[in-house]
Amino acid sequence: MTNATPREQLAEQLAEAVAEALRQDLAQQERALLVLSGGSTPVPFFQALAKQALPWERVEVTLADERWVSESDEASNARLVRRHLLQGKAAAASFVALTTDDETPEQGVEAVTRRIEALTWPASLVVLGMGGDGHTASLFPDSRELELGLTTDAPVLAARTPSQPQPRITLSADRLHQARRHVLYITGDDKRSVLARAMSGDDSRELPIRAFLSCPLAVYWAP
Ligand SMILES: O=C1O[C@H](COP(=O)(O)O)[C@@H](O)[C@H](O)[C@H]1O
Repeated sequence: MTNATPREQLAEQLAEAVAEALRQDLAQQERALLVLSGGSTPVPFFQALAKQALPWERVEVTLADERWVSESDEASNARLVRRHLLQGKAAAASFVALTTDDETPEQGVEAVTRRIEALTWPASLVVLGMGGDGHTASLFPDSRELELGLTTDAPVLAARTPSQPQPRITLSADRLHQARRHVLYITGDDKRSVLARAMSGDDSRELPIRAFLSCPLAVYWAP
């Protein structure tokens, strides 16, 4: 890749690694599940992954978490996936969103749980992101459901977080742990410092990313 920025190179490397993991699993099984995070970081990765040669019609894609907003909302992680990943040949993948028409995630969680349970577990790979507060998926340090999210064996839960404008829905730590491979995809010096802090302690209630450090977690970072 000529003249590519470090972030573009990182996105390309991650796309190749994710595609390789899916190919390996698809050589052994009919369908494979990929769990992705949203936010602002993954756009170049989604675009690079969309160009990978894969039997996309055998790939299932879902999200680690979602804001409880409609898919037309700028904040929707599903919107991000549809716009930047499910394009060209990758549009043949089956995408399972984490929202319903219900007013609240508490009302929608049962239906979303059924959809999630119908996917091909264990997932081939989970790509986690991380916020500056150490949250990952929608497991936020200030979430009233953090303890539940870290301990329940239910696959999905609704989460209310004072620091966030919208209610959330998230896969539980237990369900995310069940994937065969785990990646943390982050950029910038601030997030590298948060990760370093997470690695020097063990309280997941302070920095929820800690719950995944021993998955093991392959870290993809660029400045
Ligand atoms: O709220 C969220 O934030 C994290 C990190 O997002 P970023 O914008 O800092 O890249 C993301 O992993 C998560 O899926 C998303 O809902």
